[in-house]
Amino acid sequence: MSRLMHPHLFSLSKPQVPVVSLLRSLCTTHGRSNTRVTEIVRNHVGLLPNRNSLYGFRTFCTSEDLSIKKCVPCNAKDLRPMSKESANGLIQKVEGWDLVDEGGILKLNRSWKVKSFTKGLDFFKLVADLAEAEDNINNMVNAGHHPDLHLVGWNNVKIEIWTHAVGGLTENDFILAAKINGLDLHELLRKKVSARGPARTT
Ligand SMILES: C[C@H](O)[C@H](O)[C@H]1CNC2=NC(N)=NC(=O)C2=N1
Repeated sequence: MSRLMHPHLFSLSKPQVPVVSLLRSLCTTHGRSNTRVTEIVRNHVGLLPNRNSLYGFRTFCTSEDLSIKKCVPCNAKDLRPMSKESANGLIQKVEGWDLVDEGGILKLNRSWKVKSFTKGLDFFKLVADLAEAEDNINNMVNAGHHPDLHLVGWNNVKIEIWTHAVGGLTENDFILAAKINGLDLHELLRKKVSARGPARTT
């Protein structure tokens, strides 16, 4: 199993082994489903045990880079919120984002200080374009995956991401966070104030 799980075998950019035959060998050993892989998939993507979903394997087997993945429709019937353990694993992949628990609902949060109120709105437009572009993997349904956008005190931006349809986090949320991290924001954000030494008193 470990040989099959070698990362380069799962690289979709340079497949060494046709993915379908790889998945088949992972999923059935002498006709029995491979519960270990199903267990990993269920934990990792929040799918119910009986769903032998390609989505799950696609999510599990494709690149570690969340920013090149596609969201699945939030109204997928067996999508459910991921566990806190899974969320704690994925949060490592989205630098700068915090995992928060708001009354039992896990969410992703990140804040920025923008140069001006209108730069904040420009930021929102960039994020809106990302959110609207999210389709499911075969582009049949434009599901879209949308963040909650806050602009307060004229230049303080906070973005919250969670999957409303399931009342918690799914991999969609981490994909959107990773894509937001990929935006070029240097024209919009206030320069970080360098850490000054202790203020001198005269
Ligand atoms: C049909 C479509 O998938 C739903 O309306 C989408 C739209 N965008 C969404 N965005 C978020 N964050 N959560 C959702 O549940 C959601 N649902």
